[in-house]
Amino acid sequence: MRPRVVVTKDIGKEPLARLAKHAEVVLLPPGWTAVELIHHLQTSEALLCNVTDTIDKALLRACPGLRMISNYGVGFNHIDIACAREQQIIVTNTPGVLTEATADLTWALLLDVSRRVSEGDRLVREGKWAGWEPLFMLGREVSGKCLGIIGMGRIGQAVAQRAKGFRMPVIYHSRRRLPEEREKELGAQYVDLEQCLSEADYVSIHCPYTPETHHLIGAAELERMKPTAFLVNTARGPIVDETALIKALKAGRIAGAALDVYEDEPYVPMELRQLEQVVLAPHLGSATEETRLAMADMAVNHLIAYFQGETPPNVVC
Ligand SMILES: O=CC(=O)O
Repeated sequence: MRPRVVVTKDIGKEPLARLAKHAEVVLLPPGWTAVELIHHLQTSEALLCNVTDTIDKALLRACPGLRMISNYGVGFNHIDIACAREQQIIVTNTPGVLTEATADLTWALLLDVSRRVSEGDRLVREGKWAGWEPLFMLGREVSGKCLGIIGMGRIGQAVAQRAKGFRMPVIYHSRRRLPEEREKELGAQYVDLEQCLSEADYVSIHCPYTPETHHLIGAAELERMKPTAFLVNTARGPIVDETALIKALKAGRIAGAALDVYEDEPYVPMELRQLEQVVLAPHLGSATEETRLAMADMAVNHLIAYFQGETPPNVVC
């Protein structure tokens, strides 16, 4: 009998056609419910899921035949890894292929919020632009300012690399310090979290979301930032305490924020949406044609390797 694989969202014709050569592909229709997912998984060996799917203990316990989860994406905080390990389910992710796209988007957001691009765009579209003025819509300089990076993995490093073009000194805080040589290459200086927050003009978050990083940036951390500084988050929403962020922005404790991720996606609090000094992107970090195709190919390749009896690469548990 051919193995079955449940795919929670369409990831493109070609990758799915390739997968279909190795297994029966059950592509769920948009709007499926958890009950439907469990129903299909109970007769399937494998799952191809993404950041929007909650693969928790209750689901895994209900699907004892599930052997492999291929995650389309690098972050896997939406999967109960401890439970998957217990049930000896192989879980893979797609690191590397989305590094550059996510670093690019980080810079797009950083530049947007500092130079008020989206805010200006809104103004022009609304017909409110009355012409060039010496003191009109002044933003903040980016070149030469200090960039603080929290989480210096692949994406953090790719963001740091781009800072060279802007002649920005880079400070960073991370679970693991980089080798000295790599620090030199990137021109990045390791500091503690407090220093990173208090010295940076732009604080950009690139750590994974774990129980340890839940609300890593809360009221006290925002208080440490300069009132002229900006917060950029392209990692995971719950790393930042959204309520504390809204308060800090309203009180002018920081200059602005550029966000690609939110605590309870796709919900974005109205209070945040009403603030002009905030740029809001709809989780676009890896959203380029090239990167999404590479992610799909990688996620499919992991499943094919598994179906062929090999150990797939990029196993997270
Ligand atoms: O957010 C997307 C990912 O983790 O790949």
